Parts: sequence; C-alpha cells; structure tokens
Amino acid sequence: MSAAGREVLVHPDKDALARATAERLIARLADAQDTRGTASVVLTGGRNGNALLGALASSGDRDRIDWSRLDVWWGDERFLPEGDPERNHTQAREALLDSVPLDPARIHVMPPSDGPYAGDAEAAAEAYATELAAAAGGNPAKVPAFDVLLLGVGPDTHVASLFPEHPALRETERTVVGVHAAPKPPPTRLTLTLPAIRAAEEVWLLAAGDDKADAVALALSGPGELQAPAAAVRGRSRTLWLLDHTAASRLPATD
Ligand SMILES: O=C1O[C@H](COP(=O)(O)O)[C@@H](O)[C@H](O)[C@H]1O
Repeated sequence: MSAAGREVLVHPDKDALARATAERLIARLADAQDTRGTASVVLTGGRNGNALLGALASSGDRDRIDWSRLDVWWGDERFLPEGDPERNHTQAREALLDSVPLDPARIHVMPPSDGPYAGDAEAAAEAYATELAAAAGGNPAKVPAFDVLLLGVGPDTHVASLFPEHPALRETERTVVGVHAAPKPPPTRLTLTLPAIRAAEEVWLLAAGDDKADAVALALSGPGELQAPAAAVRGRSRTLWLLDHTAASRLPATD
C-alpha cells in the first residue's frame, strides 16, 4: 500500500509488527555496516518502540549487527532525572541496550534533568545539538545522515515530542529544542526538530492498537503539518509506516 510517497506495511498484530520490524532493522543496519563499516539508528520511546527493542533483544539474528559499530541516538526524551523509569533511555536500557555489547562512546543519550543542565531544557537541547553536529561529518543538516530513524505515533499524531500545534513544530534552524507544557506527561521534554528528522535516510513510523487508528487515518489523509506532526516527517530515501491490522483499520480501502 502506498500513500503519497509513503509505504504502508500492515502486520497482523502488535507482536508480529515488533518481530517483523526487528528483522527488518537488523537487515538494514547490517547492510549499512557491510557497506560503510558503521551504522546509526535513532530510537523512539513509547509502547511500540519498546516492543521493537524487546523483539530485537530476543531475535536469534540480533548479532548480525556488529553492536560495537552502531551509533545509537534518540529522537526525543522526557526531561527527567537520570534513571527515572519514565525516561526513554531507562526503558531502552531495560528492553535492549543493557543486553548487547554496544560501545558506550556510541550511545548518545539526551541529557537528564538533574545533570549539568539541571532544570534547563534549552541548555540540554543545545548540548545534544552540539553532539549531533560533531558527528555530522560535514552534513549541512548538522546531524548525521541516520540510517534509520524510528518514530512512535501517538494517539494525537505526535511523533518524537512534536505535538500538534506546538511551537517546536515550527522550528526551522535548530536541530534539537526543549518542549514545554507538553500535553502528555512529563510536560518538559527534548526533541529533534523536523529538519533533523528529515535528514535521516529512512524514517520508520510505528503504530499498533485501536487507540492509534484515528491518528494513522488522519496522518495519511493529507492534513496540515501543524495539525498532524506524523504527516510532516519523511526520510530522504524512504518513509515507511509500519502498522498492525488494528491501527490500519480506519485507512481507506485500497484495491
Ligand atoms: O511520550 C512519548 O510517546 C510517543 C508515543 O508513545 P506510545 O506509547 O503512544 O506509542 C513516543 O514515540 C515518544 O518517543 C515518547 O517520548
């Protein structure tokens, strides 16, 4: 199925979606490493992102990825103290990162709220932007050309921490910004901006379950970008919507 340049793949249920996406990601990252020596992935938080990481951890193929040559970044983070169970980093560690031999220097965590940027989300965002720019290798986008950037889709169509009608969505210069008064807790967050997301080679959006069906239908119906952030993201070479049957159930029927 294709919707305005996007590919839409539908899996039977949430578990099948997580397993199939894990295998797809292993193949994509291993291929990048065969070609270039290294690979990069941008992780998402949320239920589907964590289910994917769990499926990666339990895949028999997982060591086709050379974990020591993988750069791991985040698309957004909840601005909370280090180790807080609601931080996307904490959840990713539990689901996958603590069980694979990653190079600690290649795990690029967004700063917590209790470190050197205590309580200052703007300073934390700037620090992450600096880290991205240092790894960009001359890319004018000031971020690396990520091989795969993963995004969960919220029930309101938010992706990363870009919420409908929020100021962060209008950002055209900075690659990372602080988000304040987010409609989903916690209210303070850090997020990649649209220009940073659109610098990725491939963007993969994940959605499963009935509470995502309206968001998926809206985002793929050609809405305004401020109204539906999920409609505003795309990869340079590929934009892939990876859904389960329930999340896809309100899309228009195709022949
Ligand atoms: O808060 C967040 O939510 C979104 C979507 O999460 P889900 O549980 O509704 O799938 C997630 O993509 C984002 O990274 C996270 O910070």
